[in-house]
Formats: sequence, C-alpha cells, structure tokens
Amino acid sequence: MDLGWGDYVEIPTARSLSSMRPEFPNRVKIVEVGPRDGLQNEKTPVPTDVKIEFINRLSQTGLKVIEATSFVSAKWIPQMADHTEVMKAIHQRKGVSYPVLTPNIKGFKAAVNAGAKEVAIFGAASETFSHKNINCSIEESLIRFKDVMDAANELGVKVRGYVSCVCGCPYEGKIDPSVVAKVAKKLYDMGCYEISLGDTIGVGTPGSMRLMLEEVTKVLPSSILAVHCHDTYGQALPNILTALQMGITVIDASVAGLGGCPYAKGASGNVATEDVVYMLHGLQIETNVDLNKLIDAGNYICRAVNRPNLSKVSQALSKEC
Ligand SMILES: CC(C)(COP(=O)([O-])OP(=O)([O-])OC[C@H]1O[C@@H](n2cnc3c(N)ncnc32)[C@H](O)[C@@H]1OP(=O)([O-])[O-])[C@@H](O)C(=O)NCCC(=O)NCCSC(=O)C[C@@](C)(O)CC(=O)[O-]
Repeated sequence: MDLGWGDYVEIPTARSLSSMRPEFPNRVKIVEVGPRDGLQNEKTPVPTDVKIEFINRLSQTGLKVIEATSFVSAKWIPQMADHTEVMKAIHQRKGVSYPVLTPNIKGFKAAVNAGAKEVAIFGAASETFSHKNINCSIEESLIRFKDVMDAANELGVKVRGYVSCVCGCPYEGKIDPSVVAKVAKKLYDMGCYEISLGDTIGVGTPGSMRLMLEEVTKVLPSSILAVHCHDTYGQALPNILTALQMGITVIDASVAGLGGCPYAKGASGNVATEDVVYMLHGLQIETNVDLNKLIDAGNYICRAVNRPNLSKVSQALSKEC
C-alpha cells in the first residue's frame, strides 16, 4: 500500500498540542530565497525564462515572500545579470512580495525602475567577509545602505536587512555575537523592518545559535528577526527549532536546498523550504504553504538546472525519486 505524507504526520489534538509545544508560535512566515540565493552560485547560466517560470510556480504555493533576484554587479555575480528582465516579466501575485538585493544606490535605482517594491540590503558581522562580498568595510557598507534607505523612504519602498556570518566566517572563523548584535541594531535603527541573521556557511549549532540570538535579542525584539540557515553541517533544522523556541517567527529557506554564496567557499545551500514546511506543519504551525505545490516547484527547478533535489522531504515524497 502506498502511503501519502499525511500518513506520517501525527496530528496532535488541540489539548495535546498546547502541552506539547507551548514555546512555539502558531504561525511562521517563510521567506523563499531560492530564485536569488539558490541560483546566484549556479555555474552554468540559468535561462531567464526558467527563472521566471520558477518564480511564477513558487507564487502559486502560498508563499508570501519570494526573493526574486539581486541588483548587484554582473561582474561579481554573473548569474543575476538578468535581474531587470526577471523583475519585469514575473507575474507579481497580489499579497506576495518579491524583494530583491540592492547593495548600493545604483542597485536600488535599477531595482525600482524594474518594478521592485521591496529591497534588501546585506551587511556582515565579519570585516573580511564584508570586503570579499561587497568590497568595503562594515562601516562603509552602512554609509552605502543609508543612501539606499533614504531613497527607499522617499519612495515608500520597504527595506529588509541581512547580517551575514552570524555563527562564523569562512575567513575569520568565530564571530563575536556582540558584533552581530551591533550590526543588526544599526540596520534596524536605520529603518529596516526586519533583520535576517545569516549563518552563511552553516557552521552554527543549536548551542551557538542560542548564544548569538541571546545577544541579539538584548538589543532587538525577536518579532523583527529572521534566521537564514545554510545546511553545510546538517544543523539548519535544529538551529531553526532553537530560533522558534526563542520567539523568532520568520524563516528564510530555499526550495530543494538550492544555493550558496560565491564568497563563502564550501558553504552548501540553504535549508530546503520543503523540509522546513514539513517540520512546521508537524508542529501544527501555520505557514500558508501547500507542500505538494512546493515540491513540484522544487522538482521543476532541479530538472531545469540539472541538479539533485536536496530536500529530504521531497526525496521521500516525490513520485519522481
Ligand atoms: C557591491 C558591489 C557592486 C561593489 O563593487 P565595486 O567594484 O566595489 O563597486 P564600484 O562602485 O567600484 O563599481 C564598480 C563597477 O560595478 C558597477 N556597479 C556598482 N554597483 C552596481 C550595482 N548595484 N549593480 C550593477 N553594477 C554595479 C559600477 O557601475 C562599476 O561598473 P564599471 O564602471 O566597472 O563597468 C559588488 O561588490 C557586488 O556586486 N557584490 C555583490 C555580492 C553578492 O551579490 N553576493 C552574494 C549575495 S550576499 C549573500 O549571499 C549572503 C546572504 C544575503 O544570502 C545572507 C547569508 O547567507 O549570510
């Protein structure tokens, strides 16, 4: 007999649930970063129409936030060179936001001209990573971001902030959680509505994630924080669980576990969105996401870019696997 995914998910009763997970939120927002973080590091060019179809399929899954592309230098990240075409062609579904990365005012202007209504600025808690990734110091990056923020305020564009290397840096190793807290607070004070804390190389564990979050939540409320976990050491789901227990309700993820940062050698992709959704639904946490449609979108992009689907849940449940 074939069993469907529902056969494996234990649905607790309301009574058992409240005693089982009093520390978990009822609802979580997932920020899908597959089209940007997921594809930015692909070695062979992904055709623009594939990216557009991928984003349109993700838009049908119930996801409310889909990071679509980045307006960065094509010399630095060739894979995102078609940002304008992508933004202009995707079907922007009502109720879904499509943020894009903008490292500076040049990127911001291009993004707005292409129809972006939300952008993200991306800093780091490591000086060396900041230089390698955006060619400036942390302090200089904040000056560039201020220009973006001022322009965004004038136009009513929402700005999200990233801090990379929150649990470790590929160049500097350990990162002091107090530096993470300092950079995160600066981005928030500048006007970012949400701060995503990136374990860029996936070295964090529930222990280091907790220590880092304890430091950050001394200066910022957990309600405005997100976690962005790469899965290099297989720690992403336990790290996310730790973040949920600490009051965080926004999780970044990448369908099929796509991704990696070109300036963080050896780092694997993000946690797979399918795996996050399966875990959250198992905890009876609402996501608004249809897992089957998500699996289809993940299989679509994996076929198109000819790479394996790294989602364990997708592997287990896909008829194709
Ligand atoms: C930030 C820059 C542009 C500085 O790069 P730069 O070389 O220092 O910039 P510049 O101002 O000196 O300009 C040099 C050239 O780039 C052009 N330029 C300048 N700005 C732009 C722009 N916005 N869009 C397009 N072109 C741009 C500019 O016009 C000029 O062109 P040229 O005269 O040589 O022909 C560069 O370092 C860059 O593009 N970096 C992108 C890095 C990146 O995208 N990394 C991956 C994303 S971050 C990440 O993955 C981490 C995250 C967010 O996922 C969280 C986590 O996991 O931790």
